[in-house]
Amino acid sequence: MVAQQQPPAAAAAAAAVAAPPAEADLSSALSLANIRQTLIRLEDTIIFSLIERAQFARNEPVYEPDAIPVPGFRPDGRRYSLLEYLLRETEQVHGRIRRYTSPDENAFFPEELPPLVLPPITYEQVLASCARVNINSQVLSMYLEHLLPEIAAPGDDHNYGSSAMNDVTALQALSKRIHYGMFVAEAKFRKQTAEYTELIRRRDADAIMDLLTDRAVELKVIERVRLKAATFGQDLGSSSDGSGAGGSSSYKVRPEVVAALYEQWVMPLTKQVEVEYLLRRLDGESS
Ligand SMILES: C=C(O[C@@H]1C=C(C(=O)O)C=C[C@H]1O)C(=O)O
Repeated sequence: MVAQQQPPAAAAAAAAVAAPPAEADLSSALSLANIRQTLIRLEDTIIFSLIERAQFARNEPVYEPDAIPVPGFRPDGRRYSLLEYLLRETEQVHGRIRRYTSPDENAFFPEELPPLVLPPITYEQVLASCARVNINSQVLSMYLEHLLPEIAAPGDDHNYGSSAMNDVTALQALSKRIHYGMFVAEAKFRKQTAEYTELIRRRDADAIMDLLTDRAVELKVIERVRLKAATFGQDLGSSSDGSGAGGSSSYKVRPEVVAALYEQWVMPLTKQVEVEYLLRRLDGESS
């Protein structure tokens, strides 16, 4: 990530590093309102990536080990699937240009990241390093088992490369959104430190989940992504004269599918990241 292109939270943190020696001011980086604005922006990226993937059929061979002769083998001796191969190779290239040194980026294969070719950027420690969470294995499983079947029609149109490229874009956007839960959790911890500290000491994950849940915000998210999917994904060529006027609307991705995906998967995984981050938040601190 280049300094001037950093996301708000990371940008504010980097700016804090460049700030004069006074106590780094992270207030904007950890403002819940600023973080929520980033989540809203990520909705656009996610929805457009799903619309792009929906152009192509399910293309099952993309996801089957050994189906396509890519270089690289799993521990069981089978070749990677095309998707796994492309995801790994993408992370190698992006890793070299320090993508995963940014606190808001989390690799699917962090143990495989290569040496940098660019000098690392020093970020102010916005998040507690002892509490970092990576649930990308769950993000990948959710995508393949629940999300992809809802947005890609059954069949094989042989657009394997395009399908895999769009899968990688969607997976990276979903991962970023879900792991932003760490910034949300840190902001909530700093806002209600005593309440969260007591629940963390009690290891009460359910009570932590209750305290961090804001159902009113969730309902706004669900309605907003439904509207965005209906707006971004409406097939204006669906009417007889191609004007999009009148006629029944058709969508590249059904809005209710996107709304359901957020409610059933994206937001629960985000909250799982929040809870797991908070449960580790006090690790290493004297009780
Ligand atoms: C992200 C937040 O935490 C929770 C998760 C939400 C989500 O995934 O969209 C929304 C509200 C909260 O239940 C938040 O409070 O904004």
